[in-house]
Amino acid sequence: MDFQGSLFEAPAVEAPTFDRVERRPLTGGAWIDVCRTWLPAPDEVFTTLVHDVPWRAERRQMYDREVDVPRLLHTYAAGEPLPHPTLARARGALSAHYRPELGEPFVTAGCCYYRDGRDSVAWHGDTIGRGRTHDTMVAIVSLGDPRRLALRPRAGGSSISVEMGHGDLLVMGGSCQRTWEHAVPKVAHAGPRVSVQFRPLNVF
Ligand SMILES: O=C(O)CCC(=O)C(=O)O
Ligand SMILES: [Fe+2]
Repeated sequence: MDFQGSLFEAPAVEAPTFDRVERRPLTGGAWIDVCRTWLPAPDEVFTTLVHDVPWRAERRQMYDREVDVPRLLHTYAAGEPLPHPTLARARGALSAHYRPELGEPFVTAGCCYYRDGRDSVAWHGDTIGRGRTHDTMVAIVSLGDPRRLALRPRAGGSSISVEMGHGDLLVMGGSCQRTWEHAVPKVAHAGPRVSVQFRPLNVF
């Protein structure tokens, strides 16, 4: 065995770890976990996602007219291969780490591409499916330019916000989807940002 050589061989894809994760409890049984610079090799993942994801623009009915959804989207369903091996590793690491609390793996990967500061997502909870009635988790990995994720309690009260930087992880857990709402507000100036949201089955 070439022991000497193996000492200097980096693993093909680094596994993300959770020793730096910080939990912030919110009201009503909601919480968020944040870990800065969590994803290994984020530059490469970002470039791959921008180029290789089959991004699509969506239009949505808004009262009496159809409007553009202000961001590009693509969702990888359960069992579909992800566009970069680091994302598959990340999903596996998240599933293993949160399994005792979540009781199931993360299986889908929703991707959003915010082209500039005009792209955004309005206040909402991920309440289609089980998030409406049950505690669950949504794990977001942010890539590219930093953007603010704002959170506010549905019952009223002040909002909080977390700056999501390149490679950062933010996990919304507990009752967060049904007792709180989140948004990525428009800003005057921002470069491209991609967010990947890992969700368990039946959470949208
Ligand atoms: O871009 C983000 O970080 C959040 C996206 C989001 O909330 C969603 O797609 O449901
Ligand atoms: Fe969301």
